Amino acid sequence: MYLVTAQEMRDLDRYTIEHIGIPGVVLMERAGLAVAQAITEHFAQPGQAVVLSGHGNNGGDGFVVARHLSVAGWRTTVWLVGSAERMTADTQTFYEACRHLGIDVKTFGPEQADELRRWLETSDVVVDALLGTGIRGPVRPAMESVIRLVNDHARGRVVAVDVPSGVETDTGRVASVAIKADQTVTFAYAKWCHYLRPGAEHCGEVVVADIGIPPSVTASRRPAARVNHPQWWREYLKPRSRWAHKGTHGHLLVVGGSRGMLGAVAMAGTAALRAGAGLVTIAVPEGQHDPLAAKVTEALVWAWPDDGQGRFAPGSAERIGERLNRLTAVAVGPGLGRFTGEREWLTELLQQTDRPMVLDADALNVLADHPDILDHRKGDLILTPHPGEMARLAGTDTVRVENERYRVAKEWAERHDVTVVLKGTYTIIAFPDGTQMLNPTGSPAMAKAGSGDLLTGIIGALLAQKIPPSAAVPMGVYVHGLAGEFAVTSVEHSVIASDILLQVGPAIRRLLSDRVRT
Ligand SMILES: NC(=O)C1=CN([C@@H]2O[C@H](COP(=O)(O)OP(=O)(O)OC[C@H]3O[C@@H](n4cnc5c(N)ncnc54)[C@H](O)[C@@H]3O)[C@@H](O)[C@H]2O)[C@@H](O)CC1
Ligand SMILES: [K+]
Repeated sequence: MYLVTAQEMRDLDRYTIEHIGIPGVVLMERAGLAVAQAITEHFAQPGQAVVLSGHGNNGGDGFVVARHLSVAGWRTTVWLVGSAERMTADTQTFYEACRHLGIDVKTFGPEQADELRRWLETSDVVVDALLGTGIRGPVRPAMESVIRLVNDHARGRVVAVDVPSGVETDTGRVASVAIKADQTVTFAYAKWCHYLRPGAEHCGEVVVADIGIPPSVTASRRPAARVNHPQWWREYLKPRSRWAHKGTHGHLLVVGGSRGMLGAVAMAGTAALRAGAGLVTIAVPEGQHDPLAAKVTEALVWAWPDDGQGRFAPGSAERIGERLNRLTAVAVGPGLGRFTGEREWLTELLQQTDRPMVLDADALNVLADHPDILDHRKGDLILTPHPGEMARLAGTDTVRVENERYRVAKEWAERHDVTVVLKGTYTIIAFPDGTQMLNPTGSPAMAKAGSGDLLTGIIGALLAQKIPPSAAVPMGVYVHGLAGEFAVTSVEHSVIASDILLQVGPAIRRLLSDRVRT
């Protein structure tokens, strides 16, 4: 599924109307019908509904909802919050249809606040069709007072048409007030605000309804963002061949694990094996060799020169090239720590191989201090920052990263020609070509130490199996999130990273069985 901006949606609508020849009223009819159906499916029998319509096309959808609810036996009242003279032509059409059917259409003015409040208090459903993707700036006073009345007084189910009114479509920003919905029914494609805070918190359950925009429309006018889904990388998801041997499933090198942080490389390495890597080698400072070997049974352990304090020695990544090139992918950073000579160390590592490389944790912090290191890479780079690491990379603060998730990772990925995985609820994957994917899988249980190390290992394993980054990264993020969901067997609070690790297999199995079915 695509994830669109307001402008992209307008363009796709316009193309459908002007070039395919499907009239705007047909799309509006389908949109309003989808909302009405979502409502009638939720209730066992008709009740009382209040529909709040603006004079734009979002309001037009509202008039369609009112007509269908009324025909289905709902006692329906529409409040026009705006002016009949400023209605768009399509909205006017459905406004007239409501009037011809004798549906009660009132025009809201401040003096009707008490009356509207009573309707809100006694209705089973409130339909918010005030503002959609056409919102500009803070909500103006009349609508603002209506939105406040809804949020304070609606007793029934609040269903938002397309987006909760007051939420900015592309950013999820709420400039003044916004409807708090129980359900949002949107059309054709998800919008960014359905996933970005604070707007996403206003949406309730989001339903994406088909309104008849033909799929070929996106083939010629492809939106820049997608919701991560197996449809985008299914071709790389294969059952293991009967003739497989460990050499046919890649060899990942995981580098990190300074003293006190061995758990991170152990988790990353084991996750890589669980995600299907044939072989995993973990490189640690020499003094950590024995403790790691005792901890991880299935991975090879490679000791690199130690600085005597449990960290890599300056120059320890020199002259490893020959063995490095027998590996098929590299993951650097879990439990790495900071150390003297780290800049040259990471540069040497990048210079010595053209294998795809995942950089995480302190490898990202080294990069943030010395972005010129990137000039030395030879192969594809994937960065997996959490918001704090992303802020250091982008030279900003965590608040801006959180507020501008839709932009920060994308800018960095494009500027530096890397893939950036900005972790968090709805992880964002930004590709070097400027496109993005937003990941829907995951659980609050994953907000815990160690889960990022698993992601590094899983993505590393898929890259090691020669899956191109454009597929390996979203597949890894999706699998990781699904494993996190499966790990919640009691409560989210108590899940630890090893529980998620155990669910990597079941997550892959689920995807493989879905693949057979679809
Ligand atoms: N043909 C199409 O383009 C389709 C559009 N659809 C609906 O149309 C919506 C978009 O319609 P529009 O582009 O007409 O825009 P909207 O209906 O979202 O809003 C535009 C109207 O709101 C007013 N407005 C803008 N900012 C405001 C603010 N801050 N405070 C108060 N009033 C404000 C403007 O004066 C304008 O009249 C979508 O969200 C969707 O619900 C659907 O019917 C499907 C087809
Ligand atoms: K709305």
